[in-house]
Amino acid sequence: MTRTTDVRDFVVNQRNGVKGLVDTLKLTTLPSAYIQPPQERLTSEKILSSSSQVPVIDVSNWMDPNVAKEICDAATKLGLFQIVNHGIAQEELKAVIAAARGFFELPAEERRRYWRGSSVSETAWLTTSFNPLKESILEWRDFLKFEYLPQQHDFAATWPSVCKEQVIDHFERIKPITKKILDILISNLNSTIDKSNEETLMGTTRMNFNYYPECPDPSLAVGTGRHSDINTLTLLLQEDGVLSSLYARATEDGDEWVNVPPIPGAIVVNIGDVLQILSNNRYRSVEHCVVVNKFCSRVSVPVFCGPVHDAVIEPLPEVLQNNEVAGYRNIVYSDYLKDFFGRPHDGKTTIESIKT
Ligand SMILES: O=C(O)CCC(=O)C(=O)O
Ligand SMILES: [Fe+2]
Repeated sequence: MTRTTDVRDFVVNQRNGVKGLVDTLKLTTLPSAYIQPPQERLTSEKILSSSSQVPVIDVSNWMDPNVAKEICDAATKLGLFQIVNHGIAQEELKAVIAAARGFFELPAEERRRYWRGSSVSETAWLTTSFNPLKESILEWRDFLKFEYLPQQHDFAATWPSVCKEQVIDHFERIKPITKKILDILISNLNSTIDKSNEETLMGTTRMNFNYYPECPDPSLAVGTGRHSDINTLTLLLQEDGVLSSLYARATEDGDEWVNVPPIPGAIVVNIGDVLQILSNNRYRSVEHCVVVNKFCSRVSVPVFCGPVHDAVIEPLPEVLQNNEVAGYRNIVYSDYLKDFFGRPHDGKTTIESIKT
C-alpha cells in the first residue's frame, strides 16, 4: 500500500485514520499523500529561538486589574497566552488527556463506529486530517469532535464510555474560565456580555480530541496546518512532556514562529477570528500550526467557544463609536463556517475574505 490513492482509500474511505495506518504498517518513509509543499513545512530557520514571547498569566485572582491588563495585552499582541492557577487541578487535566488517549487506544473497529457521516452519535464524530475531501495533501492527525448541548436531554448518551465522563466534566470546568476571560476582553472594549451578544460570544461549545501518531518523517509533514481558529476563544490542553509541537505566528506579516511550550497544569488560550472581527482588529486571532514527532504520539484537547450558526458577526457598536470604520463586512456565522470548512487549512484566508 504505497500508492497515494491506496493510502488515502485506507485512511479516509475505509475509515482507519492515520492512527490505523501507523498501527497497520511499519512505515519507514512518509507516504506521498502526506508530503507537504516546502512553504507549508515548519523548518528550523522559521522558528524563533526563545519561547519567552508566549505570556504565562497567573489568574489566581481574577479581580486583580493586572490580570485583566496582562490578558488584554496578550490578546492584542500575540493573540495567545497560557494561564496557570486557574482552579482546575492538574490531576483533572491529566484525566482528560488520559481519556483522549483511551479513546484512540480503542480497537480500530470500535473507533470506526464514530466515523463522521455514520457515527453512532449525533454529537460526537471522528475524522482524519482536517477536511480530507478538500485536501490534496493530508494532515498527520485524527480527531474526535464533541458538541456540548446541555439543554438537550441525553446529549452525551452515545459518547464513548471510555471518555464520556471526563469530557462532560471538562466542558463544565472550562466554561466558567472561558466566561471570565471573555468578560475581561469585552469589558476592555467598553462593552458587556448581555442578551444582545451572548449567543455570538458563547452560544456554542465544542471539544476536540486531537491525536497525532508518531510520524516517519516529521520534516515533510504537518500535524495541523496553519490556521487561525474561527470561533471566539479556544482553551487548549497540551500533554505534559518534552515535545515542542504547537507554534504560533510571531507577527502578523512575518514567517517567524514561536513555540508554545507545554507547562504542567497550564491551559493555552488563543483568540479566534470572531474576537478579531468584534474588536475591529484590537484583538488578534493568531495563526498556529502543529508539528509531529518521529518517536512519540501526542494528544491535545481544545475547547472551542463560539457563536451560534445564525449569529451575525460584525464589529461591536462600542468599538465603532468614534466614527471608526468597520474593517469587516457583516456575515452570518454559518456562511463563515461554510467558507472555512470548504477549503484546506490556509492561514487566515477566511477572515481576509470579509475585510472591507
Ligand atoms: O494540537 C494542538 O496543539 C492545536 C490544535 C489546533 O490548533 C486545533 O485543533 O484547532
Ligand atoms: Fe487551532
